[in-house]
Amino acid sequence: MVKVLAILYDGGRHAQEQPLLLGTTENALGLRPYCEKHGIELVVTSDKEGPNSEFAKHIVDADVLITTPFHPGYLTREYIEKAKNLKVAITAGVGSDHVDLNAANEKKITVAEVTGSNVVSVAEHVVMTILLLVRNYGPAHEQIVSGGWEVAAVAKAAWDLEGKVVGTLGAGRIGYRVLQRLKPFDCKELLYYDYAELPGDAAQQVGARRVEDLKEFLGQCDVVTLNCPLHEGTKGIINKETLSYFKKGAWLVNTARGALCVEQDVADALNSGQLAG
Ligand SMILES: NC(=O)c1ccc[n+]([C@@H]2O[C@H](COP(=O)([O-])OP(=O)(O)OC[C@H]3O[C@@H](n4cnc5c(N)ncnc54)[C@H](O)[C@@H]3O)[C@@H](O)[C@H]2O)c1
Repeated sequence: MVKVLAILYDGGRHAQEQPLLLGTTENALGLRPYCEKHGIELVVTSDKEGPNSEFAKHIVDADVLITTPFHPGYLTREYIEKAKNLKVAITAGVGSDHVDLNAANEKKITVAEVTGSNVVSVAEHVVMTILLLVRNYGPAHEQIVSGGWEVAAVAKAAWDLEGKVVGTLGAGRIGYRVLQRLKPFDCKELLYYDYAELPGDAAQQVGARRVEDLKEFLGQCDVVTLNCPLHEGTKGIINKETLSYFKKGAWLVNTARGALCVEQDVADALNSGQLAG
């Protein structure tokens, strides 16, 4: 019997209230009826940390692992060595940095993800976050909630996105959708840095210009949004050195993966004013 192990997050009452929360242990990606019908053993758990976890217990004889980037079961080399039957590791989402890809490759384990599955959500979230930062929304909201009305304190750091240069590091499915959504804001320029050129007239359609050198790219942007995968070549790509290439007072939006940034270096840049937000 084929065994599928799904590491998902607990949704509690929210999963009942919203059956579309498919990534929860309760709703199990809608797989239960399918597995029952086809005689597939399905183990669903959120317990994923440590040697006594359900993940550690079941990975040893699972044929398929499914997990999400929101609550990832880290498929380390050690686990891959133990997972004698594992053939496929599926990411129920986009971004498989929770898998040791080199180890999976050596063992001929297929790593697959649901390409394009939540790209609109992320692109909208990126645009929302850019606006929150550039317009200084957070401090303004906090002031109002706490009963304040000191307009100047907020207005001194609130700007228009119009006339700003916005660049995406990574112009794939998400990065391109961000550019599409930013087009009507009349930014001064939309830039992208990606080792692949956008196909056909895609760049022209959104009015974006490619910058091939990272230093030059970062130095031209008022806002940098990170939309590339986390891998050996991008881990810590935003660090003390690359932050020094940014325009002083630029904004950085990272909805892709935390480890693209060296956390302390970003904190230092925020404290020094090199980054405005
Ligand atoms: N926060 C979330 O909920 C969420 C959801 C989906 C995806 N993501 C993250 O966003 C990433 C991008 O998703 P996508 O669907 O746009 O993927 P995609 O594969 O369509 O696009 C990624 C782009 O990044 C480029 N790229 C890769 N390495 C690069 C490098 N070193 N320098 C410059 N460009 C590089 C690729 O050429 C590609 O164009 C995912 O890998 C994932 O980590 C986050």
